[in-house]
Amino acid sequence: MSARIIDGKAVAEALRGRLAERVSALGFRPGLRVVRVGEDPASGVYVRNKDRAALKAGLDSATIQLPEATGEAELLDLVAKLNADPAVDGILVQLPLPRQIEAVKVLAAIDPAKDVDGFHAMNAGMLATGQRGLVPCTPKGVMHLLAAARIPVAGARAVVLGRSNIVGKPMAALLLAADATVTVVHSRTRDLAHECRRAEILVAAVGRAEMVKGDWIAEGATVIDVGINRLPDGRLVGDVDFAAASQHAAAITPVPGGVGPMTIACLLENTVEAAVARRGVREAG
Ligand SMILES: Nc1nc2c(c(=O)[nH]1)N[C@@H](CN(C=O)c1ccc(C(=O)N[C@@H](CCC(=O)O)C(=O)O)cc1)CN2
Repeated sequence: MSARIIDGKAVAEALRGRLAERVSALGFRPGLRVVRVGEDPASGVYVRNKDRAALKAGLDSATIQLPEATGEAELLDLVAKLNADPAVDGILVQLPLPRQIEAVKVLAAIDPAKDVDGFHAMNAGMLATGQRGLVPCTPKGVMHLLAAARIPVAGARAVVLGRSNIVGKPMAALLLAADATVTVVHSRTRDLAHECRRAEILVAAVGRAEMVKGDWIAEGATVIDVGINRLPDGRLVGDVDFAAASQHAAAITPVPGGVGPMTIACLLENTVEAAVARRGVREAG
């Protein structure tokens, strides 16, 4: 069997198009501020891509660049200013942060209503308890991909490989909310291969290049690869051995061009949702 490729670039482009139409009907430009501290090169690429996509969708977007030596207090000060600014609907602090800054403290300082990353404990709690809040962009993007590829989720056996606060845990919560039967597996799970092989939907978010082998995949499974790993030769690969997994899966996301583009599209979606909720806008339709 050779798997159908789920094209994240195309799904993201379609979502960004729908968002641009939604924004033009709003009559105002939702405000997004992305804060980058330091010079992490990958973060530089992601932040530029976010800004470009946001402006193209009609958002009022700007990146705030701070030097590598920025202290925690200075960053918290900036977050407080953005919290208080009525023109700002969404605040995102790009991760990773330099080591002198504790990310949890900064994320906790963002107004939950402007937390377009969905990383604040309030939004995590809303998701865990099935209430409406802002949902982390990468797992939200995965749910869009499953819907676009018409993969049935309700009743499916879903396995999430990875238990990070940013992807694994919210991913499990979203799949559960969509009525999947969810198992979360991780580095201390006994016989990972066996657990993964039980999955009808496997979401790999472990951050280890090509860790998931072809024989970990059940025949006909859907494989969603969240990993983005740069190899020493410069190639970008996911957490799944794509070529081998494609021989068993019915549908699979590539890296690049799978989940990554959805992360940015969902950031725009969250910014629009935050703006609509904060400003009490009633949208037509
Ligand atoms: N505050 C946040 N920080 C980080 C997040 C996040 O969601 N919020 N996620 C990642 C980085 N990230 C967005 O910030 C991100 C990563 C990758 C992509 C993407 O489109 N990748 C492309 C490949 C890009 C390349 O060539 O390097 C793909 O997969 O096709 C988008 C966003 C960590 N930090």
